[in-house]
This record gives sequence, C-alpha cells and structure tokens, in this order.
Amino acid sequence: MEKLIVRGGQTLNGTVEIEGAKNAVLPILAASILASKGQMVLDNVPILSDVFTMNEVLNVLQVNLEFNQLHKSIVLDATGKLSSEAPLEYVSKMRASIVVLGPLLARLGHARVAMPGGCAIGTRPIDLHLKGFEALGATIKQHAGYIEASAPKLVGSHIYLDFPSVGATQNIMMAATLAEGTTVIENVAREPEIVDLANVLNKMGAKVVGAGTDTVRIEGVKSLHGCRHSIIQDRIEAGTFMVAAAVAGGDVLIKDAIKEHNKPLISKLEEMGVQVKETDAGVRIKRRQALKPVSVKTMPHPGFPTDMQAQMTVLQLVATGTSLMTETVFENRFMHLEELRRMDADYKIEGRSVLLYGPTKFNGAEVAASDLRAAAALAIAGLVAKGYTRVVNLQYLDRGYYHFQQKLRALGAEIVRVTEPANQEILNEAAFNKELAYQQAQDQDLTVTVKQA
Ligand SMILES: CC(=O)N[C@H]1[C@@H](OP(=O)(O)OP(=O)(O)OC[C@H]2O[C@@H](n3ccc(=O)[nH]c3=O)[C@H](O)[C@@H]2O)O[C@H](CO)[C@@H](O)[C@@H]1O
Ligand SMILES: C=C(OP(=O)(O)O)C(=O)O
Repeated sequence: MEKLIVRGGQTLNGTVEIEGAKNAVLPILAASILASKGQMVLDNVPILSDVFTMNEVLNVLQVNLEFNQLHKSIVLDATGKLSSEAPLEYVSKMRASIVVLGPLLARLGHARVAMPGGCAIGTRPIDLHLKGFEALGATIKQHAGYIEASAPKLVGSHIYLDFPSVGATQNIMMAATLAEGTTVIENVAREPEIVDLANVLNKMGAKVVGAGTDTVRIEGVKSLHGCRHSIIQDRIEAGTFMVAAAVAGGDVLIKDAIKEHNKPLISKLEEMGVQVKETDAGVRIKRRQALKPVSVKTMPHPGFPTDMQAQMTVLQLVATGTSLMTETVFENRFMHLEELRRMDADYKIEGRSVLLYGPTKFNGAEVAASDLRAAAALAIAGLVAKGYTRVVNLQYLDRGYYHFQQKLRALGAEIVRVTEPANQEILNEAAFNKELAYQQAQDQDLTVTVKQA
C-alpha cells in the first residue's frame, strides 16, 4: 500500500511552483467537444489522475487527443464523428465527467451519460444542471443509471440557479453557446475557473459575457472552433502550500500566486497572525509566532473555499485557543477530523460546525484520507507532529496534487512516499533517513531533467 510518511519538526523555507488548476482544466477539456473546426491546444495542464480520467472519457467520445506531459500541453481534435455516450466506468471514477453532458447536447443534440452519484463529501445531486438543460428545451430521461438528454434544437432561455453551483454553471454555459438566441443565467458561480472557461469559450468563437459576476449572458452562435489557451494557476494548490507554510512555520514564496484568487484565505491567515506579502514574484508567507484562533465559514466564491476547509482546520488546531469552522457547501466534509483525532486533535462537531480546541500537540499516527483535500490536510498535520505520520489512500491525493511530496521536500519537509504492506511499518529511523536521502537525490535528477528539457 502506498503511503506518505512524514517526520514532523521542520519549518518550510524556499519557493514553490504551482500547477494549472484541476478545476479549470476539467471543464475546459470538456469544452473541446464543442469545436467542430480546428484543434484545441491547452498549455499549463496539470499532470493529475483526474486529467487522465477526463482524457479517457474524451477518447471514448471519439475526441482525438495527445498529452505531452513534458511540456504540460494537450492537443485535442473533436472535428470527426463523435460518440454521445459516456459510460459509468469513467463517470464513476470522477464526478466532474458530468460536464461533458452540456457540450455533447449542444454539439450532437443528444447525450447519454452515466449518473455521477455522490462521494465521500456529500450526495452531490445534479438537479440544477438538468433544470438548466430543460430550460434550453432539452428532454431529460433518467433510466438504469443513465441520464439521456436530447434536443433537436436548443433555444436560449432565462435560468435562475437556486444555488451558485460550479458544475451547473459550466455545463449550462457550454450548452448555451450553440443554442439559438440569448441565454441569461442568474445566480451563477463566480469562481475564477468559471472565468477561465468563459475566456476559452470566447476564444472558440462563443459570445459569453459576465463571467465572474452573478449573471452570465450567452448569445448563441452557429459553430465553435479550436483555440490555444493556458490554464490558470491552481488557487487551491497555492492555498494548500500557504497553509502548510503557516502550520509548519518558516518563509515560503508561492511563485506567481494570484493574491486576488485567494483573498478569503489570505484574510484569515492575516487575522491569525501569519505575515502575507504580495511581491512581483508571487505571495510570500511567513510565520514566526503563535497563531490566534479564528472563525471561518465556507461559501461559494468569493467566500472561503470548501476545498481549503480541511487544510484550514489543521491550522486552526495549531492556533492557541478555540476556533470555529462552519461548512455550508457540502454536508459531509469533516471526515478528516476523525483521522486527526488519532493524532490527538481535540474538537467538537455540532451540525455543520466544528469547534477546534488548540493549540494541538499532534502526535504521529497512521491515518487514512477520505478525499483529496483530506489527504493534503493529514500530511500537513504530519509536518508538525511528533514522530512519524503515515497517510494512506493516496489515490485521492493524486487526483489533485502533482509532485506533492517532492514540493514539500524541496521546502525542507522530511517526507517520503513509499509502498508498505497493509498494517505493517517497514521503515525505522535509519531506513527513513536512507529513503529520504534517496528521494531527495531523485528530486535533484528531476530538476535537472526538467531544466534540460
Ligand atoms: C471539478 C470541480 O470543479 N469541482 C469543484 C466544484 O464541484 P461541483 O461543481 O460538483 O460543486 P457545486 O458547486 O456544483 O456543488 C455545491 C453544492 O451544490 C449542490 N448541488 C450542486 C449541483 C446541483 O445540481 N444540485 C445541488 O444541490 C452540491 O450537492 C453541493 O452541496 O465546486 C465545488 C464547490 O466549490 C468544489 O468543492 C469542487 O472542487
Ligand atoms: C471536491 C473536489 O473535487 P471534485 O469536485 O472533483 O470531487 C476538490 O477538488 O476538492
């Protein structure tokens, strides 16, 4: 079983580079379906298992693609005859595959996509996506685990979303690009990833205005074409390293980080006593003294992101005093806390809120990630834990973080990724030191190879 093993006690110092955003690239990959002429070229694509899964879905749909991992770019060609069916095998691996529904419906007038189902963090229905397609004139049938949407012609409409769902906004926006007439979607999600998608759609020939505000207006066009686009930086990966630096202490530059995208997190870090400085090179995080407790509530953007909640609770547990975290976006996103309790965290969950009693003296333990951000949070707790923390279920980590342990190691963390049999620890202190030195040497080889390329 693959594990991250972290030996706590080192501060983090240096510079970390951030990848392109997972949550931007996935819908943009799906948008390639809309291009009936010309190729799409995407740059700054993160090398993540979710990207491979989306590529598999596109392959099944007959979109030709080539992923050049060395240059982090993908070339996509959807100009041939496409298939309209996305089977369960792929959709069950990754909920975000549901965003192929809108583009397929717009391009082919028909789509059959497996129902995505829930996941560890919540039930995650897709009623808002479907309501939007129906408003554009589609007929939706749900049968035997599949959603079938068909519309000989999509027609622009006025849609109000009950909740600013990220996926529903993206899916409806993409469907509306090829609808006849104008679509106005109100109460849409305002995340930076929505803006990135709208920018791509406009480069493809669409007419989308208002992305980043709560109303998006789309004037339908007859067809769309390929374009070239560089994916925006991953604000959640950037935020994760900001929190890691604040938890472990030290001085870390998050290279090219966009402060604006992480405003709600940065304002909380400052409230806690972390120094945050915007420089030409990025955002610099310094923490030298004890932290003050804070209250945080997750909200749709520009509120505090739910995808930073797990990592933030670790920082709150390190602060001196009682902090409060309220999760309003997903109904079941505190599963990492049960694992942190194994590391001696003290907290009390009351409905959608949790009281976190700090300062915590974390003790290393074997802990299991329940989702992707939980994996990052547990490793971050390991940075300040006494002894060794072993994090398992790394398939979640790989969904959203590229070279996570290498990046932490480069900042001075003592962390290795190894394969150990279940319920068995094979690394003692001497073996850990040896493995750490070996993996550090491999990191240097990697840097040299990348520089040479
Ligand atoms: C690939 C991707 O971009 N994933 C992000 C996206 O997920 P995703 O697009 O799935 O998240 P949504 O914004 O749609 O979901 C937010 C809330 O709305 C509910 N809901 C959503 C749609 C719907 O039709 N009905 C409904 O009730 C969900 O169950 C959830 O409670 O936004 C989330 C919220 O910022 C992030 O945590 C995810 O990382
Ligand atoms: C919840 C997340 O992703 P997804 O919507 O793909 O499950 C996440 O990125 O934290």
